Amino acid sequence: MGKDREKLVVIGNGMAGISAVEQILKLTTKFDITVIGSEPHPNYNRIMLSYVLEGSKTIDDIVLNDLGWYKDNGITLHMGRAVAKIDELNKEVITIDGLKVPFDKVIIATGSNSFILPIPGSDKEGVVGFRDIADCNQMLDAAKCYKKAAVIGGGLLGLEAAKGLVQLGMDVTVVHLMEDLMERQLDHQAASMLKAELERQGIKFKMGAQTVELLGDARVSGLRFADDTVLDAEFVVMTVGIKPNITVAKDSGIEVNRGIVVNDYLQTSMEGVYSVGECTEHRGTCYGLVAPLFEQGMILAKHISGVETVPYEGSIVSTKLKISGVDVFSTGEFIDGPEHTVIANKDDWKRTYKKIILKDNVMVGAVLFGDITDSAQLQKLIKLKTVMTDDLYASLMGTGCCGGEGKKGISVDTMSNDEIVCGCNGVTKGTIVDVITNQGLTTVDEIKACTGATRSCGGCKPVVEQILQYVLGDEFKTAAKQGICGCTTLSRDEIVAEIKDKGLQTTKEVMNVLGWSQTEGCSKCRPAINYYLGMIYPDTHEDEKQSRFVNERMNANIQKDGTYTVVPRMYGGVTTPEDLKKIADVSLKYDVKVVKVTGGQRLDLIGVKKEDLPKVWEELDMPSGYAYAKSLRTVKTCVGSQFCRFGTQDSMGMGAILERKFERLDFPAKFKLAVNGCPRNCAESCTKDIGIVGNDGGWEIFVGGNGGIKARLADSLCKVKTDEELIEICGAIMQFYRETGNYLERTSEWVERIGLDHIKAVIVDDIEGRKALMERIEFALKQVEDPWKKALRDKEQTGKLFNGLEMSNQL
Ligand SMILES: Cc1cc2nc3c(=O)[nH]c(=O)nc-3n(C[C@H](O)[C@H](O)[C@H](O)COP(=O)(O)OP(=O)(O)OC[C@H]3O[C@@H](n4cnc5c(N)ncnc54)[C@H](O)[C@@H]3O)c2cc1C
Ligand SMILES: NC(=O)c1ccc[n+]([C@@H]2O[C@H](COP(=O)([O-])OP(=O)(O)OC[C@H]3O[C@@H](n4cnc5c(N)ncnc54)[C@H](O)[C@@H]3O)[C@@H](O)[C@H]2O)c1
Ligand code: SF4
Ligand code: FES
Repeated sequence: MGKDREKLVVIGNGMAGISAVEQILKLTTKFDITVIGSEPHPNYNRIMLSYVLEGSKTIDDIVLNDLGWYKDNGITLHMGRAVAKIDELNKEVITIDGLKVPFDKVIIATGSNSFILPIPGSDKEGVVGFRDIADCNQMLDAAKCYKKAAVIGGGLLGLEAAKGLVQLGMDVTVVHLMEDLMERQLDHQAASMLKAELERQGIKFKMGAQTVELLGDARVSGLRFADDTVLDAEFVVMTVGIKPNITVAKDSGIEVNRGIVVNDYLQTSMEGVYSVGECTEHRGTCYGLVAPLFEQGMILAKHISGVETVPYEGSIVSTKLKISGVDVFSTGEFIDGPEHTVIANKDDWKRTYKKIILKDNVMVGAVLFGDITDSAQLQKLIKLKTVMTDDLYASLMGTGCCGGEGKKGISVDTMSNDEIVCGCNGVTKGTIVDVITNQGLTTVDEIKACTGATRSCGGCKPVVEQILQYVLGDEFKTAAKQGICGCTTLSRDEIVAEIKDKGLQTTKEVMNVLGWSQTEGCSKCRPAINYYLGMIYPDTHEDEKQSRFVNERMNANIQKDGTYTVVPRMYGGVTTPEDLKKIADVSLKYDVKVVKVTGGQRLDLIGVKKEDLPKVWEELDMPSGYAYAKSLRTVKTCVGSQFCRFGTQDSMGMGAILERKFERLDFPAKFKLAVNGCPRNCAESCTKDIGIVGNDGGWEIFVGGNGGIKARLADSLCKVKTDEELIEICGAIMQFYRETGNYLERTSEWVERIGLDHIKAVIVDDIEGRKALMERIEFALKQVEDPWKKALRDKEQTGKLFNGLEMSNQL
């Protein structure tokens, strides 16, 4: 030890303590540092324990500072040793086993402990918290011997633990006290979307349940609830929150409340003693996430090193659940009250939700589900207390049809160098700029390997990309590939190419051979792969029902009260008195709640009970209208030349021909047509995937229209003279879209992505190519069958499906 150097003792070898030390080492050499930590490990990234549990990382992968780092920086480390108290008088830190370490300054960074419910049985064997490597190892061991697990507490930690245990093959029920999951971060809407998604991933839930006792002898065997019901469980994980670890401070006479009380420079009530991280209470708040501890650590480091610093004024926290395929984000205020203005956008089809909360027109909070690309931008705007403007609204809500300029990224040039970009790993903008400039790094992956940024939740990736773009300018290429979901880095085109090259036949095979990080995939990739396989092998691919969403499995759309809708085909929007009578009879017999005329010119029988669905289909004896499917939905027609005095073409007749010919095929997304008898366009071709308009000399064909949230007018593709040409071009467009569209991508997005000129070149100019596309769609059409008829024939499977015995592991 250097004689004149001050002695700094850090109590706690966790993320907060060591990140403060890292900052101090950058600022000064004036300290001889000793770290005392009760865990028998060097400093590791606690947040990555979730990944260790689910199997994608090992303990070695998550070590942040190995023993060599302590040695290289002259730090004395006492691992596996707990501190008992700080002796202010003798200026010594004393460990439980009697070691006395002299100090001039102390940093307390003792973190938190899992909160274990004080109920009978909570001390039984098989009951653990989830906080450290020891807990994680217990969970990994339990999964080898036991099957049924209960996780008490549906917060961030509980859900990540539950997903990890499901990945390990356990049957997991999350027992949650409230009616909404993650009620401390999400509003009701996002919480219910989250629950539905996690159920698809195999987690079970018992909501609104208060556990009053853990049952069993020496080992836990179940949970008893306040209503006296019981749940069997051979293993219980308690994730009901955390308790700041204040014992050392309290026993040393330092002021404590819920946490160790500090001022704006992280100083405690004892002179020379600081506190940082989860054990700390600042202005009445104790934090439970890493971003605040990095912010605190930077200010503490400057203050203790004698470098001028701004005071710590608290942190605005944001959270992102680290479960693959579940994109959920929340920052700032998330429940709206009377004083708030709310901007919200929910898309049931894409299963996305975005809510921004304003107070006096200032952004104060946001919740995202399904698509969290805007998370970094929102986080920054909310931190800066940004005022909402028309332009910002258009940028954030993507209102392209109303003159918005599309989305804009966050402005990285205005960020200061010591602003934290990666909250999970405490990496600042300055560090990232430095490694790009001085080490020549050019990709996100290289920055990840070098600095750790993006290594954990991945929420900071868009900002890291923007910093790369900002520093490198034109040299920047997005070298980091965007996978179709969190389970893979492969793009849609790469997956399709690999399926063809390697002859892969099932979703399982695709995931195994192409190295999926999640063995079961997720709700994004499983239906997508099932679609691509069906498109590539129309004759041999065995459709995987469990990889389809509920509506497609049931061949009907589920409603919010749990009943279903039945929509039979009415080709070209034309029906007959006989069909109408059948619909009326069936509706009366099965107590249909409402018969609705749809926007697609057909009838929707709303409110059919699940168990009645097969009987309703049988008695209607009409083809399925595919109202639930990513398939050809409707062909809307106007009256046309059969009756209309302006009509130059038989739109009703052509609509019915097209609908009969191309029904039943799977598409990347739903697909709608319209046929008009003249340019007056009464059937609104401009908002359909294919819009057809009759004229004196034949037909004009439009593509890529959409009347939904992101409205888009269709583009004119070409004019044709004959009905045969029209049918061939329609078939070729559909097959080209089937073969090149990303799963869930509507034609409005597809046309913009691949370009109208390219579509013209393939469909209009290349006549041979068009014929080949038509042959392929004809072949695929030969393989399809009406799903209602098929379900009625397959009585055993249908019986199981409609009497509640559904397949497991479904979406
Ligand atoms: C599984 C899991 C996943 C998480 N995921 C995220 C996430 O995605 N994002 C996020 O922001 N946060 C996440 N967190 C929370 C995050 O890990 C914590 O906020 C962070 O680790 C707190 O750091 P800390 O240094 O204050 O406490 P800790 O990391 O707990 O470190 C405190 C250390 O002090 C030691 N100690 C305690 N008492 C003594 C004593 N008397 N003597 C010596 N040593 C002592 C402890 O053993 C411990 O090693 C997660 C937490 C867990 C458990
Ligand atoms: N991705 C992330 O950011 C992440 C991941 C894991 C952990 N963490 C952090 O780790 C800490 C611990 O996480 P946590 O989820 O335990 O804490 P939490 O406080 O966020 O959630 C605990 C949940 O348990 C529920 N609960 C409380 N008592 C209950 C009872 N008797 N029965 C059933 N449910 C009950 C609460 O309603 C709450 O939703 C938090 O600070 C969290 O932010 C963060
Ligand atoms: S689009 Fe033309 S043909 Fe069709 S109903 Fe309207 S006016 Fe008549
Ligand atoms: S913010 Fe989570 S990895 Fe960067």
